[in-house]
Amino acid sequence: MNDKLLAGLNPEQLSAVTWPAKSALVLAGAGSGKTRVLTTRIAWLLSTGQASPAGVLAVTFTNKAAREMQTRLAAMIPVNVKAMWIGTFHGLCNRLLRIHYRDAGLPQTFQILDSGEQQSAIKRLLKALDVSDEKFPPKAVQQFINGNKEAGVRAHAIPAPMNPYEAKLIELYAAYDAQCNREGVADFAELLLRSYELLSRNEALAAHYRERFRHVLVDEFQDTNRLQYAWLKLLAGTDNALFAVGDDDQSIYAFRGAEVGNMHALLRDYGISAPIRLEQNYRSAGTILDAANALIEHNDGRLGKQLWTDAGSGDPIRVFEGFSDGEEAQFIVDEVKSLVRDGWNLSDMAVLYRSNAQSRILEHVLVQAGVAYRIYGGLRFFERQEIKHALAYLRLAINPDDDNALLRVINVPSRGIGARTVENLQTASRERGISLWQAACGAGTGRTGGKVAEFVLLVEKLRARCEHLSLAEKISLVVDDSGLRAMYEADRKEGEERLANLDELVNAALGFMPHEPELAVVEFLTQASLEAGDHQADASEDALQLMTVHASKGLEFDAVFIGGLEEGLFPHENSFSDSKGLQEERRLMYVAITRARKRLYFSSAQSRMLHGQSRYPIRSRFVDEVPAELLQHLSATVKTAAPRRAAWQDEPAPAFVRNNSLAGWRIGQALSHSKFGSGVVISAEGAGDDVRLQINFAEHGIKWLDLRYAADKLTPA
Ligand SMILES: Nc1ncnc2c1ncn2[C@@H]1O[C@H](COP(=O)(O)OP(=O)(O)OP(=O)(O)O)[C@@H](O)[C@H]1O
Ligand SMILES: [Mg+2]
Repeated sequence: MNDKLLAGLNPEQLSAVTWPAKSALVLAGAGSGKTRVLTTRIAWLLSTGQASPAGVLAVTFTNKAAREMQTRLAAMIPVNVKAMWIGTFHGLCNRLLRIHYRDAGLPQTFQILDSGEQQSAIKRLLKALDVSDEKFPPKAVQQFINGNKEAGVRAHAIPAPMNPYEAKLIELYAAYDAQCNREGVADFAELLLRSYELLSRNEALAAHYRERFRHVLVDEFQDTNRLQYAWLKLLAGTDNALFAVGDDDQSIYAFRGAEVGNMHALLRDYGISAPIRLEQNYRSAGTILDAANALIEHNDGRLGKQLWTDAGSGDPIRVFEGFSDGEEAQFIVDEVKSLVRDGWNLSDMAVLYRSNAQSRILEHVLVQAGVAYRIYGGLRFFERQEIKHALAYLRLAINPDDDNALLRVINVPSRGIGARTVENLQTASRERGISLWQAACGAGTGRTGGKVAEFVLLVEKLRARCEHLSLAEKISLVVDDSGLRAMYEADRKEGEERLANLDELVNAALGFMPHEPELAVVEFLTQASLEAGDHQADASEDALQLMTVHASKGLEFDAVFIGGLEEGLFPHENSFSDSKGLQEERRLMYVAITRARKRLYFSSAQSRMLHGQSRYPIRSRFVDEVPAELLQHLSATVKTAAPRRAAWQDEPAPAFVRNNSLAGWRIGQALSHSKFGSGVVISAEGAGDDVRLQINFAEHGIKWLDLRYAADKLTPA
C-alpha cells in the first residue's frame, strides 16, 4: 500500500513525504508538487499508523483548495476526509469557535459577517454615534479594524494614538467590537483573532489540541500573516511537527499583511536547518515554464529557486490584442469553443483576471454563446439580494435579536415601515441597550407601531412554524410566508431569475449535510458566508472556470487565458507608486502563468470600459517581460513597426499611456482634427514617414488617417 502511495515521487519529494515527525519547510516553485507532497504525507502518516485522522490538522487558503485536498486524499486512502480537520484558516477557526463558543464568549448561533455586511454594520455604528461618514469613510474604518485584527491587536492594546483622528478610529474599533458582541456576530478577521485568543488564554484547551494535533500541515505558507502564524504556533506548540510548504515567488497577499518573513521565522522558531527544495516542475510545458521563470527574474530579493521540466516545450504562448474589451472577450470565447471542438474539456480551461469587474463582459459573451461557466469568488450566489433577504428571514427565525438581519428585511417586501420608524427603533435600542427586535416588540400600536407589530407577528409565526421543519422546508417556508416570493413574482424584470435563485437555495439546502443535524441552520448559514459562490452552477456540469488570479492559487488547468493584460489593470494602477507593489503584481502574474499545463493565452484590449469610463490602455509590461520567442501574436490590430518594448521598458509607469513613437503621436492620445473634431488615437500602423493612425472621433466615429496628408490637420488636445 505504501509502495503505491509513494510510487512516482522523485527523490526530493519522497524525502519530504516521509520526513520524520518533526517540523520542515518545503520551499519550491510552482507546480513542483508541494501540494501533492503535503497530501501524500498525510496519507502516508495515516496509512503507516503514525497518525490518526483526528490527529492531523491541515490548512489551505481557499475553499476550493481545501476540497481538492480532501478529494485527492480520499482517492489515496479510505478515510472519512469530511471528519478531518482539513480546511481554510477561517473554516477551521469557525469550527473551533462553534465547539468552544462559551469559552470564546459567543452565542452558539453566532453569525458570520461577510465584508459587505461588516461595512453596513460600521455604517450603522457611525450613524448611532453621530460620526460623519465623510470624515470617517466606512471603508477606511473597516480597513483600520481588519488591519489591526489581522495583526492580532484589539482596540485597547493599540499604543497611544498619534493624532486625534487615530484616537477616534480606535474608539470606533472598540465600539464596533462591542456592537458585534451585542448582536452575536463575527466578521472574518474576528474568527481568527477570537480563536487565537481562545487558545492563548486557555492553556488547558491549547494543551488539549496540542496533544491531539501531532501533525500540523500548511499549504501556501508564504501567504500566512502574523496572526495566522501565531495561531499555528499555538496549535503546534514546539513539540509537534509543523510541516509547511510554500513559494516566496507566489506571495500575493502582502497587501493583507502576509509576511514572507514567516518563512525565516519558521526556520528559526522550529530549528529547521535547511528548507527542502523541489526543483522539477510537473505541471507546465517548457514554454510556459520558461515564460514564468523569465518574468519573475525581474523581481529582486527572491529566495531563489530553480525549476526545470522534462516535458517538451509545447505550444507558444498566444497573444491577442483586441480593439475593445468586447472583442477581447469574443476572442476568448471563440477560442474556448474551438478548443472544445478539438476535444478539450471546458472545466479544464480557465479565464483569469486581475479584477472581479472584468468578469461581467466575459459573462455577457459567454451567455450569448451558450457556453457554461462557473465563477469562483466575486459574483456570489450568496451575495445576491434575494438570497440575502431569504437568509435574513431564516436568521430572524432562529435569532430575532440579529439586528443586521432585521434591518435588512423589516421593510422587504415593503410594508410601510419607513426610515423614520426604523430610526426610532434604533434610538430606543441604543438608549435602552436592547436589540432592535426587543425595541420592535415594544413599539406599541399607533399607525406605524401597528405595522411594526405586524412584522413582529410575522417573525413570531415564522419562528413557531419553522421549529420542526427540515432546513429546506424552513427555507421554503420563509420565502413564501415572508412575502418574498409574491414580491418577486410581481417583478416582471428580474423576478424570474431571482425566483430561480431562491429555488436554487432550497436545492442547496436539500443537498446540505450538516455535521450536527440540530445545528443544520447555523451550519448552513455559516457555509453561506464562508463558501460564497459554490452553488451558482451545477458543480458536476462541465463548465469554463472564471476567477481572479488571487482565487486561482494552487489550481491548475490545461488551458489558461489571462485577460486584461494592460497597464493600469494588470499591473494594477494602485501598484505604480512603489516598486514593492509592482513586484507583488509580478508575483501575481507568475501565479497566473504557472496555472497552465499545456496552453496559455495573453489577451488585452486597446479600449476598455472601466468604472463607467472609456479607457485606452497600453499593453501590460508583463507581456513584454516574457521573451519574444515564446510568444505568437494572433491579432492584426496593432502593426506598429516601432518596437513597443524599447519605448517604455525602463520607465517607471507614470500613466496609462506611454509614447509609442508614431511620428510623435501615441496610442491613447487625445487630439483634435480641424474637420472631424476631437478624438483619441486607438491604433496605428506603418513606420517612419508612412504612419497611419486609427482615430476614434467623438462625433464622426472611427477613421484611419494617413499622416502624410493629415499631419497638419491634427493638434494634441
Ligand atoms: N512526481 C510526480 N510525478 C508526476 N506528476 C507529479 C509529480 N509531482 C507532482 N505532480 C503533478 O504536478 C502537478 C503540480 O503539483 P502540485 O499542485 O502539487 O504543485 P505545487 O507545487 O503545489 O504548485 P503550486 O505552487 O502552484 O501550488 C499536479 O498535477 C501533480 O499531480
Ligand atoms: Mg500547491
